[in-house]
Amino acid sequence: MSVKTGVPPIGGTTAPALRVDGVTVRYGDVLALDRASLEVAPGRVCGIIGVNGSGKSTLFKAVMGLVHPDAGSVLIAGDTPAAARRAGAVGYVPQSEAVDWDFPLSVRDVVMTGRYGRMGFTRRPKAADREAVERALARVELSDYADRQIGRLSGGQRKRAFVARGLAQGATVLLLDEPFAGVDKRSEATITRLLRELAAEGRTILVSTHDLHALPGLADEAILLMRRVLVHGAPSEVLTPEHLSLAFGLDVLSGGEDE
Ligand SMILES: Nc1ncnc2c1ncn2[C@@H]1O[C@H](COP(=O)(O)OP(=O)(O)OP(=O)(O)O)[C@@H](O)[C@H]1O
Repeated sequence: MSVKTGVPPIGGTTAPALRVDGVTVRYGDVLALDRASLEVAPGRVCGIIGVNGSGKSTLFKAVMGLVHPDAGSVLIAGDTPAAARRAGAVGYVPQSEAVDWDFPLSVRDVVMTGRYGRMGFTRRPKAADREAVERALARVELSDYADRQIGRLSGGQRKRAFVARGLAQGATVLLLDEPFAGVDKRSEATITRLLRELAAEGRTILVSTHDLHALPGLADEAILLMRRVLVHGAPSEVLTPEHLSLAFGLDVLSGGEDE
């Protein structure tokens, strides 16, 4: 089956946008994911929470096809991660620390990298590539910053630039790793609004976050990960004191602790 590059209809009755079935990933002796299973439907924002080392990044890597599960399977709109990646169906917004912000690329250049998969080895953009990039920049309200070196953006603008890269790529599933870390409240609100709009169009958004307070305003559903999926449900069902003390070992919602 080929990957559809269009955005699936909201509430479609076809395959889930993302299906992770019994995925186990080991790095040598370390068990990073232990039979993790989840499904997320098109048009949903799903928050992934869990302590450091609970397997959030590994889950994203498995969805992107960057790690191969020792057991289990991942399907993106019914396709394997490798096929989905070739079609640009999965967009990734990395943690800030994972990016070299001094690299001499403009915001537009970064968004254009989302089109590389379609360009062939010469990487010479065609009119359709340029149009897709300008549309994506406008969508995240960064058109006025397109010529700026990527490191000269604020934390929130940098995140939006990478969301634009995913949009230029035609991604129907977007994975965001800690998008609110180092981002001020106003930018957080802008990103939240943008993600809600993209979900309303039928995209599927997975957000790993330590920001439990922001979760109910952002996500339709939440997953508590501890190598396996401990709970998956509405944020109010997941963010209970019992679940949080099980996962984090302390009362993270009431005391303003550092999680
Ligand atoms: N390349 C690797 N080699 C060996 N162990 C790894 C590797 N990557 C991750 N791990 C280990 O696998 C486990 C899960 O790591 P992972 O990065 O998926 O967790 P995480 O929930 O994303 O953590 P954080 O919130 O700190 O980003 C951890 O114990 C980690 O030390």
